[in-house]
Parts: sequence; structure tokens; C-alpha cells
Amino acid sequence: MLSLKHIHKTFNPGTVDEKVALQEICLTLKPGDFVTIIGSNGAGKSTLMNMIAGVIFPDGGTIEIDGLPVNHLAEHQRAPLIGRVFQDPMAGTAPNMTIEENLAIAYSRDKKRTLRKGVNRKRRELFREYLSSLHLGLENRLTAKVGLLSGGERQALSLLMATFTKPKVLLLDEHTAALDPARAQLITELTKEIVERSHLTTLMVTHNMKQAIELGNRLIMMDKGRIILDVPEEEKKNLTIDRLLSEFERIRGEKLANDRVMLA
Ligand SMILES: Nc1ncnc2c1ncn2[C@@H]1O[C@H](COP(=O)(O)OP(=O)(O)OP(=O)(O)O)[C@@H](O)[C@H]1O
Repeated sequence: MLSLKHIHKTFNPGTVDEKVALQEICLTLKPGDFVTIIGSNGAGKSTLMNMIAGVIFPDGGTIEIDGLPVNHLAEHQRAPLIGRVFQDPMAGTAPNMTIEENLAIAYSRDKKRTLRKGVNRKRRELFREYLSSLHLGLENRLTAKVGLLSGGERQALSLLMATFTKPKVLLLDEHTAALDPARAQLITELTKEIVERSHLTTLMVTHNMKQAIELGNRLIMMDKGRIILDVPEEEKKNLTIDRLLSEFERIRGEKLANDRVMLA
């Protein structure tokens, strides 16, 4: 479903600011795989997500989504294939538009131009049904401006919008990190529910090791632009934070000096 082969990226090559962000990344996800990604600051996690989304392009290597080579497709050309939720709850929705208008945009993402009709009665019913799956009562607030929603409500809506059209790949970029613990837990549970229900192929970046262990069927750890650990489903079931930390120490020969990663 998602295949990355020998991906390299160096920012500002040949200058004093040269930075190798990704090196020799090879990663294949089967349909329905839910992979969590952890790693220290600057490990290359966001660069990897941006590369899959088409925000930045690799210097070398190939990216395929659902068998389609996408290396040279721009972000908007890949958009029908990809759902993405960012850390900032404000990032995925338009604050001055209503809930139903936001949903209408998400709904039309993979439709032909002729089918883009905005909101009608049939769609409103569909939106209500989808919103009620969030258990937040948003189905009764279809005409409320999104800017009025709380951070947690808005992130739940972003998640719904990103997954509405069942994208080939779902990218979750620390999407619970900006929420208080209760809201983060709610969004974590919704994520699990939606990903499982729609069998979505998912990559989730998180700094929370507990969350990385609990969610998904595979875990990868990145460091200095490389994948340094890839834990498959069976091993992941017995994984603990202590084991992850000692694996990091074993591979790197040093302790993981990163408070944000330790927060779990
Ligand atoms: N546009 C850019 N120009 C120059 N350097 C960049 C750019 N984007 C990222 N980098 C550098 O590439 C490296 C990888 O950054 P990236 O944001 O992917 O790390 P990350 O694992 O997401 O880190 P964090 O957990 O801190 O968000 C870092 O050293 C970063 O400074």
C-alpha cells in the first residue's frame, strides 16, 4: 500500500547549513498496517511524513502509494490518496466555515469536479451519521463555525475529515500532542476505532512511547535520519518502555537524552 525505497534527503546541500535528514529509508506497509514512529528530536520523522505527502521531494529513492509511483506528484496531486492530521488542532480545518461546510470539502476531495456540490440534504444526513461516531454531539452542531469548537473537538473533526474518503494512507503527525491528557486519550481512542473500522494504512508519529506501544501493529524508531529499529506485530505485543529504551542504548551506545520521548 505504501512503499519507500532507498529514500535520501539532504537540506541545503553544499552549504554550511547542510543537513542530512533522511538516509537509506526503506519501508513497506501492507494494507491495514498501523505503524507508530518514535525517535529523538531531529530524527527525521516530520521530514518523512512531508515526503510521503509531497510537501518535500526526495533527492533519491522511490515512493509508491497503492502501486502508483508518486515521486513527481505535487502535494495537491497526492491529496486524494492521503489523509493527514497535524499536531495543531487549528491546522486541518477552516475556522470561518461551518462544520458541514468543512466536511463537504473533505467529502469532495477525491470526487470529480462535477460531483462537488457542497451541502445537500443527503450529504447532511451522511455527515450527521459520521459525526455521531465521535460521540461528542457534533452531529447537532452542523451549522456551528468550526472556530468555536474546543481543541479536542476540532482535532476529532480533523481526524474525521482526514479519514472520510478512506485514504490509501493516513498520516498522523503527533496529532494528540497539543491536547490535555483527557482529550489526548479521547483522540487516541477515536483514532484506534476509525483506523480499525476502515482498515486504514496508517503512519503515526508520536513522542509518547506508551502510545506508540499501545497503538498499531508495528513500531519503528528513527534516529539521525535512519530507521534504527523495526518491531513487528508479534514482538510489539510484549514491548515495554524499558525495553525500547534499552534497545536504543544498545544500538546507539548511549542513553536516550530526550525528555519529550521519555514523557509517557
Ligand atoms: N526545511 C528544512 N531546511 C533545513 N533543515 C531542515 C528542514 N526541515 C528539517 N530540517 C532538519 O532536518 C532534520 C530532521 O528534521 P525533522 O523535522 O524531520 O525531525 P523530527 O524527527 O520530526 O524532529 P522533532 O521530533 O523535533 O519534530 C533536523 O535536523 C532539522 O533541523
